[in-house]
Amino acid sequence: MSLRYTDCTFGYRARTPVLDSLTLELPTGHTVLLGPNGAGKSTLLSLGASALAPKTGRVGWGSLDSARSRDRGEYRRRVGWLPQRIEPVPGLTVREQAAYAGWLKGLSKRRAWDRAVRALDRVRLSELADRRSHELSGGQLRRLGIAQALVHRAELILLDEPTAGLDPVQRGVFRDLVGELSGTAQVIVSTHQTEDLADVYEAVVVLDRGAPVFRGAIGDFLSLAPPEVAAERRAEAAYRGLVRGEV
Ligand SMILES: Nc1ncnc2c1ncn2[C@@H]1O[C@H](COP(=O)(O)OP(=O)(O)OP(=O)(O)O)[C@@H](O)[C@H]1O
Repeated sequence: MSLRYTDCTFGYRARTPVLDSLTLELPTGHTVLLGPNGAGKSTLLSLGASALAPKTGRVGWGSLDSARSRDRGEYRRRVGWLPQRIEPVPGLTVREQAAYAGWLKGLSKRRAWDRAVRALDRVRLSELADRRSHELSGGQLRRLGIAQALVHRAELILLDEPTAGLDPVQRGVFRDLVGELSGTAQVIVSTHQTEDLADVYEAVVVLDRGAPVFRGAIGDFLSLAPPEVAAERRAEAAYRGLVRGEV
């Protein structure tokens, strides 16, 4: 199954669409979404999470249509989403907040509580499970957001800048986590960090001004970089070439 946008138009204001008749099928396999500030990555992921609805067109996962009323509940249960901004829920502990996210996705209270433990362990937040979530640092809160996206074991996991603000150790933990999800979920990640892409992702989509300028396998993406560019700079060079229209 894949996430598919069909003839999708969406704008926050009338007459200035962020996405204009976009048709895009995300590649299967873990995919990284790149693009300049304001390109529409968060908007694309919010539509994919069914947090926003397209003005026209459809967003689908398999046979489910995110905006069709009879599909919406099932669609949302299949999707896990880390939004760009995570809000602590006042008064809740870290574990309660993760469990609450699971309960909102349809898990029983008991199951949500149990699964929250595992999700917090995966993002290495177990030690802070009893801390109030509003007391977390920015990077810790982001990791709680990742745990919330994982807690109900979604098939499609959309993560908006999951590594922004994470220290290098935690970025490594995140890389391992995405690897562990292979075979159980498809993960789509938006990021501005181009190092290590080849270690984590199988496919790349580059969005520029609401339109995909590249969609394909990571190897094909890296091969867009000039041959003289060193391995660790190839993703950045390929990206810069694409958004400047040089390749
Ligand atoms: N809530 C909003 N109200 C009005 N306009 C918005 C809102 N959110 C985003 N936009 C506009 O929509 C466009 C796409 O924004 P979006 O956040 O999807 O881009 P992005 O690619 O995720 O950017 P970044 O890399 O900076 O996070 C931008 O022009 C932005 O100004």
